[in-house]
Formats: sequence, C-alpha cells, structure tokens
Amino acid sequence: MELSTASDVLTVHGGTALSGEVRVRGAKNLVPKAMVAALLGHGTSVLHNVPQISDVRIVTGLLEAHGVSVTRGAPGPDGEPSDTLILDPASVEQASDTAVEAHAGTSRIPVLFCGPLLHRLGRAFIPDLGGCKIGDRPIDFHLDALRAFGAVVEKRPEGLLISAPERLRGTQIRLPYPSVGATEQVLLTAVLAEGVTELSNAATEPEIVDLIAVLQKMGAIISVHNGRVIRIIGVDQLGGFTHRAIPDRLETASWACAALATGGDIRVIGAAQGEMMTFLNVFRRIGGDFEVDDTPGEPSIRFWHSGGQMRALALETDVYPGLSTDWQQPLVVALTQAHGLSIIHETVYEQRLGFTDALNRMGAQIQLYRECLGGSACRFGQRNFMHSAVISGPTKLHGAELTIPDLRAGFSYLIAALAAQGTSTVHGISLIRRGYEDFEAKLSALGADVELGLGA
Ligand SMILES: CC(=O)N[C@H]1[C@@H](OP(=O)(O)OP(=O)(O)OC[C@H]2O[C@@H](n3ccc(=O)[nH]c3=O)[C@H](O)[C@@H]2O)O[C@H](CO)[C@@H](O)[C@@H]1O
Ligand SMILES: C=C(OP(=O)(O)O)C(=O)O
Repeated sequence: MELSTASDVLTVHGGTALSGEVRVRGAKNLVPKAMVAALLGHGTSVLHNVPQISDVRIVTGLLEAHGVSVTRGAPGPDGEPSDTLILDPASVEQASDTAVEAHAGTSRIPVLFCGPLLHRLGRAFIPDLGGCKIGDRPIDFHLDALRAFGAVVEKRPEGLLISAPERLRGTQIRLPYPSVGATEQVLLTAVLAEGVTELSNAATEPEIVDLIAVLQKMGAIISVHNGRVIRIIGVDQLGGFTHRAIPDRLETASWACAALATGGDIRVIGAAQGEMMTFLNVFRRIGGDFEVDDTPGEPSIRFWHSGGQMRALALETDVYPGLSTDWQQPLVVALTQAHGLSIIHETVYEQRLGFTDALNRMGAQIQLYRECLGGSACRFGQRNFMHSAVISGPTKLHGAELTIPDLRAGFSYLIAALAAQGTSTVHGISLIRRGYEDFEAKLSALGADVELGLGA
C-alpha cells in the first residue's frame, strides 16, 4: 500500500443517498485547449466558465513560462473567485527547456503547444506527457501530422524538440483513428499554416466543436463536412477571443451516476442536454430518471433514482456520438446495482477496466475478458487486452481501502464508497482534482459523510 499525505486521502462513510445541487463549469477537455489557442492570437483572449482544476493550473504554468500573462477576473461581491481567465500573449517568448520540463508527466495538453509555438517561435520543446494511465496513449498521429505540415521532429531523452525551418504548409491528413488530441493538434496547427488543410477521419467530440468555435472567433476559417472531414483555410493572422466554455458533460455524468448508485437525487446546475444525449438514453434505460431545465443562463439537469429495480445493459464505448469512454467508469459502478448481467465493451482505451479489481474487493462481481463482447469487433480484439467486462448484479458493496489509479476511476471509487455500507479510505484523491472542481465540498453539500485524511 502506498503512503499518502493526509490531504491526499478521503475517508468516506457510505450508505447515504446523495441529494441536493452541484454546479459544473466549463469542460476539462475544452478549457485547457482554448487556453492554448490564445497563444495563436495577437490580441487578448477572455475565457469564461473556467473551473478551478489542476489541469487548468498546469496549462497556466506552461503559458506563463512562454511569456503569456494569465490573470483571473475580479472576485464576485461575496468574495467568490471569478471563473473568467484573461490571457494576453503580447510578449510570447521561448521558455527555457527546464521550465517546460518541470511540467513533464502532468497532463496530455503540452503536446498541443506544438502548432502555436511553431507559428510564433519556430521551435517547440514538449516534455513527456502525463494524463490518465488507461492504455499506451502514443502520439504518433500528432507527430505524423506535424511532419506533414513541414515540421521536423527530434526525439530527445527529456522530451521532443520540434522545429519549423519555414512557415508550415497546409496538407492532407487522414487519421488512422478519430483521435481527439490529434484532431486538435491539426486544428491548432492548420489555422495559421499557408494554404488549405483537409483532415479526414477526424474526431468531432463537442469539445472539438467548441474549440472550432473559439478558433473561428479568432479569425480562423474552418468547415466541418459529412463523414468526419474538417477543412481549414489557413490565414495570416489571428486575434483574441471571448468565449464561454461548454459545460463539462463528463463531470455531469459522474454526478448522475452518483445519484443513481446511492439512490439519491442531484440537480447539476450548468449542465446542458445537447452534449449528453447518448448518456441520457443509457441513464434512462438503466432505470434512472432525469429532468432537463433549459432556463436561459442557468440550465440544469436533475438526476434521480425513483427506487425501482435497475436494469442490466450491454454498452460499448466509442468516439462521439457514441458513448464516451470517460462515462464508462462511473456507469460501471452504477451497473453493479442493476439486476442481471451487464456487458461493457471498451473500444477507445485498451486498459480502462483494471479499476474493477477494487470494486470486486468491495463486493462487486465483475469479470474481465480479452474478447470483444457485446457486438462489434474493435482494435483490441486480437491484442490480448482485457477490454470487455461482464457485471453481475445487484451486489451489496462494502467499504474498503482504495488507491486511485486515474481520474474517472478515482471519482468512480468515491461513488462506490458512497453507495457501500461501512467506511472506505480512498488514497490519491489529488488525481481527482485534475477534473473535478472542489469535489469534497460538493459531496458534503449533497449530504455525503466524508472527511479529508484518515478519519477519526
Ligand atoms: C484532455 C483530453 O481531452 N482528454 C480526452 C481525449 O484524450 P486523447 O486526446 O488523449 O485521446 P485520443 O482520442 O487521442 O485517443 C483515442 C485512441 O487513439 C489512440 N491514439 C491517439 C493518438 C495517437 O497519436 N495515436 C493513437 O494511437 C489512443 O491510444 C486511444 O486508443 O479524448 C479521449 C477520448 O474521448 C478522452 O478519454 C480523454 O478524456
Ligand atoms: C482520460 C481523461 O483525461 P486525460 O486525457 O486528460 O488523461 C479523462 O478526462 O477521463
């Protein structure tokens, strides 16, 4: 068992139905990328609805190392911190490699600095990436795309050195798989490249569409066509933007699953229906109830479990508009309470079901398989990865000592601990801070019996 500091442990006394309201802000998978986009502009950018999560702090540090000024708006009348960031790239400069290396292993975002830095400075040093350890997560599509634009990529022991001997040129790129990050890499590079770029087999997640909206506000010309094709006409200069980030659909689903698994009732303020439709269908089929409130400026979705038997289901994760892989882990916890056999086929990451071992220690019955269960064959079927699961339910969960392996699994462990009888000690909660703002306070406000540290 790893030793962790008191602030990195949460003691959870389970068995309470969570009830009340929580607020979600801008999407973790959009906000840091919009911040990187600000590097491309010659004016100041203003980003609203920014959550206080560690991925935002990491990108702030990287931008500051490159001379971008990042400031928060003034606090509200009640002293509440502003959720607006003001980004001024007027004095962009080459950061020292040491300053960049300090961010090694922290998140996936540093690789998206390539295009903006190549356009502004002709050189980008990219440290080793972090992010959730849920598969191999190579960046070969990113590097192939950068080379196609005319960049030169050198692998160094401490990271990647990428240079642009001359202005990058628009190009034709076909991604082997609709990768979110590689699509964003192409967008952030193509907007200032000379000529036209055509990207096929692109990802079209809502966060990508929102990034396109940001870039269009800056002066970019980007069109999305049928069949996963994105066309970008490069321009010579971009300005700043003012934008409100789309709500975090992944955090929203996590709270929905917490309501379902604990038999509770949670209104998620700030959540919008549009990006949640695939999840909402699954939620309803499992036996959850929800109600959408479209009040302009203050939308919300209320999720609850009205007490009937939850139903088992066969699910497969996929690229958008399929079921997001980041919804899978909280849904697995909810499905431990469903009657019958549920099947999960994880097709986006080859190693995203390992977290189920800990759920089995809590009393769940989840069996992993190498085969593609439940329908279509995926990239992992022939490669010996445990990427399908069969969940038998319902099972009573009991408290346990848990160590968080990644962001979504971490929040899912909290849901399981809250649904369980008895006390759980959850180590490594700082990983959850990557994507869930102020989650301990939100849990307490919903009536959860949780305390920071090892408990009394
Ligand atoms: C910060 C962020 O936005 N993270 C999200 C982003 O991650 P991220 O952008 O890293 O995920 P990708 O969509 O790129 O990865 C999807 C698949 O493509 C593979 N791949 C990707 C790039 C590459 O160069 N080579 C390659 O083989 C990956 O190993 C994975 O199997 O999209 C994922 C899929 O929706 C989400 O789970 C993550 O929450
Ligand atoms: C996998 C995730 O994030 P990242 O890509 O930042 O590791 C996630 O948000 O669930």
